[in-house]
Amino acid sequence: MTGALVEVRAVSHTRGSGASATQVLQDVDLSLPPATLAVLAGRSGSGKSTLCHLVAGVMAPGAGQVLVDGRAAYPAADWATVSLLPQRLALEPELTVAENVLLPAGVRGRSPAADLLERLGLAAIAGRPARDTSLGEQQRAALARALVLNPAVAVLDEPTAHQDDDHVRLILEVLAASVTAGTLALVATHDQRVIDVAGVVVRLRSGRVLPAA
Ligand SMILES: Nc1ncnc2c1ncn2[C@@H]1O[C@H](COP(=O)(O)OP(=O)(O)OP(=O)(O)O)[C@@H](O)[C@H]1O
Repeated sequence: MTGALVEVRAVSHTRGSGASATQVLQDVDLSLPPATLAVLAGRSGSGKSTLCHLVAGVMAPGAGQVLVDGRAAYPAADWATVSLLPQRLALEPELTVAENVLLPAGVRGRSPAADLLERLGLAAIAGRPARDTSLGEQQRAALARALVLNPAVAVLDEPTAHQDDDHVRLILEVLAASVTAGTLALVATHDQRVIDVAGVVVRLRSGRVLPAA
């Protein structure tokens, strides 16, 4: 498709080996344009995280191609091209919230991240070690880290899993601003509050993309 930033072509993928080998994705095709909030929806185990990892370049597809801006997604590009909020967050527990957010920029101290911390309700705890914050706060810090460089593609795995309604609202405002600035936000979720505002909804079932409703 012309104008696609992320292209997934005939991707099939198996995880595990031997008796635990599981065909997780089957013949997945997907084209996503820039400046879009795209949701990957589907039940637990449908393959959302696996597809996120393939787009983020964490691993290569078993078969088929995953392209970001015309180049193979694996190995991962720089954080300003594709960023990732993994489901398990992967914050550095000893670093402060602000330091974690600024890690991709390789700087510490005040920067445009201050604005992001404010908008995600993290300003008051910015100087606290990440290990001494709540799970919801850690998740928002990992989201800020994913957005801090205004990436072309932000892959966000369940970014609202630990958030109440008020914080979901903040997150959706931040995501809308990123999309307006040009980011393709690819969000794996079964949170209807996010699905309701998505520009594109891709539904996975048992590793296959369901036809658009
Ligand atoms: N290392 C692995 N070895 C074998 N099977 C795996 C492995 N990792 C994931 N799977 C299987 O792959 C399938 C898809 O997993 P994936 O994490 O992509 O789903 P998901 O849609 O993101 O689920 P959730 O919403 O629960 O996070 C599941 O059936 C899971 O059990």
